[in-house]
Parts: sequence; C-alpha cells; structure tokens
Amino acid sequence: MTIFVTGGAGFIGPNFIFYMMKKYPEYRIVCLDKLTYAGNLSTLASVLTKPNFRFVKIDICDRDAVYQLFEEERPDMVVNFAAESHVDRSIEHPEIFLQTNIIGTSVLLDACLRYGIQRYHQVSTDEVYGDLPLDRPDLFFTEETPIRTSSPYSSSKAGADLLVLAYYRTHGLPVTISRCSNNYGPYQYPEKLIPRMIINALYDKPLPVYGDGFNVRDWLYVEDHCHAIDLILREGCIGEVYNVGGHNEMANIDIVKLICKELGKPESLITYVTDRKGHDRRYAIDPSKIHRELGWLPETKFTDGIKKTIQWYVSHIKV
Ligand SMILES: Cc1cn([C@H]2C[C@H](O)[C@@H](COP(=O)(O)OP(=O)(O)O[C@H]3O[C@H](C)C(=O)[C@H](O)[C@H]3O)O2)c(=O)[nH]c1=O
Repeated sequence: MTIFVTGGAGFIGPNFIFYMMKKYPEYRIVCLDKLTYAGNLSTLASVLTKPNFRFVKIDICDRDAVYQLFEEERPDMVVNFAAESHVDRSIEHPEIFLQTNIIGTSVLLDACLRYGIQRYHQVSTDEVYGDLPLDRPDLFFTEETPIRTSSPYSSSKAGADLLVLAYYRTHGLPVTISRCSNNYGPYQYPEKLIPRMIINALYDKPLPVYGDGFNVRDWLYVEDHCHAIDLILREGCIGEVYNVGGHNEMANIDIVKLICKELGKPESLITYVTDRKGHDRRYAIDPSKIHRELGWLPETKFTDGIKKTIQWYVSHIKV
C-alpha cells in the first residue's frame, strides 16, 4: 500500500503521517509538500530516513511533476491536505487560494484518473457551510447543509469539494471527502488562534481577539481527526462526504482566557482588535453520520488536548 500525503509538512498532514506510520508500519508513505511559509521539513525529521517514507518537494499545481511522481510511485491512495488555509490571508490574497486549493486539487484528480487509484480523499472544512447564529444552539451542520461560503478561503475549498464530487459522478473516480471543524494540536503554524495565543502569551505580547470574542468554534484534537480519516479510507463509502467535529463548542474569548490561566499569564494581555471581515459567527458540526456509519467519536477531552498542546509549544519555543 502506497499512500500519497499532500501537505504533509504542514499541520494536520504530518500528524496524519505519524499516525499512519505508527499504525501501519508496512505502508509506504510519500509526502508531497511545496514547503510554503506554513510548511516545515524539520517537522518530519523523525521519519525522513525511514525506508518506507519519501519526501518530495513539489507544488501540486505542477502537473508535469505530479504526473512524474505518480508514474514513479503508482500510489494506491491519495490524501489531499495541501491547502492554503488561513482565512485572513485569503481576504488579502484570494488568488493563491484559488490556485492551490482548486487548481492543485484538479491536477491531483487528473493524475488519479490517468494512473488509476483505489481512493482519493479530500480533506475539507466545515467552513463550506457558512456559519450558524449564536442564538440557535439547536442548529448544527450536517452533510446535507447547503454550501454557503463566507470567505475566499472557504469558497476555494467548496469549489475543490464540488470538483472532487464531479470526478466521482463523471468518471466514477473513487473519492471521499471529510469536512472537519477547527483542529488544534502540535505543529500548527502560529497564525491560527490557539498557537498564536500560546506563543504571544509566552512572550508576554498582546493577545489580539477579533470583534467581541464571542465567535464560536468547534474544536477537534488533530489526532482524533487523523483517526477519522483513517476510518474513512478503510470503511467510508465512495462518493460520500463525512463531517468530522469535536462536539466541543467554545467562544474564542474563553479559549484565550484558558490559555492565560494555564500559562499563569494575566488576562490584561487580551486586546480586542478590529473584527475580521465577514467573520463567521458560529461553527458546529453534527458528527452523527460518521459515528453511525463508521463508529467514530472524538476521544480527546478539550481540557486534556489543550494542556498537551500548550505543553508542546512550551517545549518547542525558546522564550
Ligand atoms: C488568528 C486569530 C483568530 N481569531 C478568531 C477568528 C476565529 O473566530 C477564531 C479561529 O480563527 P482561526 O483563524 O484560527 O481559524 P478559523 O478562521 O476558524 O478557520 C480554521 O478552521 C477551519 C475549520 C478551517 O478550515 C481553516 O483552515 C482554519 O484556519 O479565532 C482571533 O480572535 N484572533 C486571532 O489572532
């Protein structure tokens, strides 16, 4: 079994590589990564010299290079984590997001068609469903919730999802899609809420909270997400979408206060700043489909996951 993991030097990608190499030591993993600002080859140091691992610096938009790699390796599966993922950056530079997230996906799909594949899995996001109001805690995103994007980032991810489903319908390509909620854990680039707040707090720098701080996200520990993708690869139905959520809604301000408390830092570091344009209010996933069909549930309690995450950053940052 050879698996291509794109975006494997980013955040969720390397966590998935470690998860799979530990669980399936007989698999060959080929990591494809462009090494953008958010990628870091040293993350993969512990696996780089393993005989069943190969790293290839490659842009998934580079059709010739991608085809060449498919020719050499003939992968059985492709799991596509490669994406520009930061909403704020997508507002400033949408074109990079359209390029990597849509064109890159289309190149991978074409390569899968050309060389044949057992499974193409697209790692997507709950942001394709838009947002939910704060005063309707009874509402959740299901797989039937209409696509209704807010940002260039989520629009590019929705476009990619539609393309993936079109390759299933048109060509019968064996695809699956997972739409996850906000991930947290080790190796996340510190532009995202949790690592940014941990690192700023460690340096006693201001903690910039957008708007009123009451926007809600549904936090999922990255290892639980990796487990869900593994299950979808093995037992998921071709052509299906699975929502993967932490069932763990929290307001941003509560997370920032918790981080201050865990690190023994004063809440006076918290600074309210101008809100993100088009800022989604609340994300909340109904994970009942993946639970019912594949038996998956998030296992990591937020109180444990956030402690592990803080500990990881503390041990990797020199203050
Ligand atoms: C960086 C930052 C963020 N925020 C707020 C904005 C959001 O309400 C929340 C989380 O923001 P973040 O940018 O970490 O993540 P989202 O915009 O929710 O999107 C994330 O989760 C989904 C599922 C993806 O698919 C995205 O790729 C991923 O970036 O904290 C602040 O208040 N201050 C800050 O400095």
